[in-house]
Amino acid sequence: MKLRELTDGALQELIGPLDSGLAELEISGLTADSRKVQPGMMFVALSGVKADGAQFIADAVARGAAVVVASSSVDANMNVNVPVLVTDQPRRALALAAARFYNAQPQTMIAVTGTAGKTSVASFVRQIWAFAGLDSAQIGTTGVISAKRNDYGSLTTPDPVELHKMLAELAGEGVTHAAMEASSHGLDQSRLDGVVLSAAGFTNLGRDHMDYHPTIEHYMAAKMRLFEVLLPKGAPAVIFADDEWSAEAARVATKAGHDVRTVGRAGSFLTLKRVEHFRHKQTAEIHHGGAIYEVDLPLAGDFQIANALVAAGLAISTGVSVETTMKALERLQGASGRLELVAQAKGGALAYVDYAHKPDALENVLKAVRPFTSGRIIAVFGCGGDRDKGKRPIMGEIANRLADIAIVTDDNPRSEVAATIRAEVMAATSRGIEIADRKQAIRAAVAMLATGDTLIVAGKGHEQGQIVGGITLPFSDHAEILNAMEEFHP
Ligand SMILES: CC(=O)N[C@H]1[C@@H](OP(=O)(O)OP(=O)(O)OC[C@H]2O[C@@H](n3ccc(=O)[nH]c3=O)[C@H](O)[C@@H]2O)O[C@H](CO)[C@@H](O)[C@@H]1O[C@H](C)C(=O)N[C@@H](C)C(=O)N[C@H](CCC(=O)O)C(=O)O
Ligand SMILES: Nc1ncnc2c1ncn2[C@@H]1O[C@H](COP(=O)(O)OP(=O)(O)OP(=O)(O)O)[C@@H](O)[C@H]1O
Ligand SMILES: N[C@H](CCC[C@H](N)C(=O)O)C(=O)O
Ligand SMILES: [Mg+2]
Repeated sequence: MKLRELTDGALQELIGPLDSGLAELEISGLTADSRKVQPGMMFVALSGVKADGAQFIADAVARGAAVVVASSSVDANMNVNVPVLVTDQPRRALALAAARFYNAQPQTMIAVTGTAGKTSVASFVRQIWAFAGLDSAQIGTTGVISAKRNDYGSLTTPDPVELHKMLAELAGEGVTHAAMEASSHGLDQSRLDGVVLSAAGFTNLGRDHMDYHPTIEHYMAAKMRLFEVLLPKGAPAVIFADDEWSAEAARVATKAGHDVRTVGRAGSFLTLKRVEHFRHKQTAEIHHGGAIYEVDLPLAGDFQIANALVAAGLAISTGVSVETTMKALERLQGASGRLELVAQAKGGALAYVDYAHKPDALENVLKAVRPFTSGRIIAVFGCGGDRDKGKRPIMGEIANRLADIAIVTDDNPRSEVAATIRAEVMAATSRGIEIADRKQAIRAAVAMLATGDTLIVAGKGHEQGQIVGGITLPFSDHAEILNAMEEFHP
């Protein structure tokens, strides 16, 4: 592709006009990682958390980069023999260039942000579209899922080059509808600035990633880029109405000129009137446009109603009829590892795997199972290493308060000393039980299960490994629960 075509449109505004010689330059690809540069590529130098891409410009040029895009703080006259294009927003430039280069995406795309519920909402939207007969995909923490794919991914919001390459592939495979998760890192780093969205959603805001965002306001502001910058003016913004931060999200979306559609008890687009909880399902009465729908949602947990409402709002906002959407809700499957019922002991005790690895999520999941737990709630959980340390005592306190038995164990200690992480969690519990080895922690919990009890193994969800040091050891909460069930409740 010629540089002229690559930089046409929004990107032009970021880098300014090209001189005529440059415009005809042939570009073979693009990357922000000098180690991936191939001859003829555009190299975009990004200043990151660990390194400054500007330091690798010479390396990129030595590997054959044809043009460099760098921030205005980089000296444009630096001593390299290829053109250097300067912009204040190199990350956005990378995203816009990647969108141009790969040049295709599913026609209808939505993005959802919020501290909890993104993976669930993206999964539900995909399922509703599929139920309506549309070829759909979801992109996020659990990877890329479509009728033809189930590819494990590493980031919730992939980096722009990977993202647009994949979107073009999906479009080529016939996918017309795709739902993606917009993480705060992804939004802050402009990873999805090149995606054209038809609608966007917000679930809630709670404590998370306080190692990355200096304050909760900074965290919220990163999330609000979805409405302020990415969603085209006038498009539907579906906002969960019953969160502490709902009003702020609605204010930002209204100010940005969107068609704000609130869902929840306080919602006006989809209004939740009544919920009855059963063991494996819940019945919700939902009002829309004067009509009343009685929906049997085949999932446990109050929070899944919130996620289902946001997903329904997004599906309706992208053209699925209300009737079809309500029918689809009755067929929803939970996203892998999100309050997923893994086993039931002979005596009736239930064992769930859940992805709660942050305070609000842990609080929600423990509260969600209380209504159908006649016995004890047993929680097995830990906190990840190299992540926000502040959440450790908070999660300890929550488990201490809401579980009858709290077992504190390891969850991806990464480069940290695992015993120190556990000690920081344990310090906030008066009756926590510390069992370092996650397999033994799960065995101990399953061995305790009696009639009426509910076990929640939280933190890993769909994950297939335990990261210790730089090594990922194979580990599955599912498999360990099933093994222990066989051993103690055959
Ligand atoms: C903190 C963070 O978000 N980092 C992400 C960020 O890296 P960075 O720009 O800070 O990279 P850096 O290492 O400082 O390097 C700066 C630049 O120099 C370049 N470089 C570096 C070395 C070299 O030899 N040559 C070279 O060109 C790098 O490619 C980079 O462009 O941009 C990279 C490309 O998009 C991401 O892969 C990387 O994710 C790291 C691996 C990560 O762990 N991210 C997590 C925290 C994350 O993003 N999580 C969110 C939220 C999860 C949730 O939902 O809870 C997610 O969306 O997954
Ligand atoms: N709407 C919600 N409100 C509160 N807690 C929720 C909600 N939805 C999910 N949770 C909790 O958060 C966990 C993660 O859910 P999910 O994967 O859908 O969210 P996410 O936003 O994608 O999270 P992550 O950022 O970690 O990928 C669930 O296992 C559950 O414990
Ligand atoms: N996307 C999140 C997932 C955390 C999952 C939990 N198991 C942990 O390792 O803390 C992160 O990387 O911070
Ligand atoms: Mg997710």
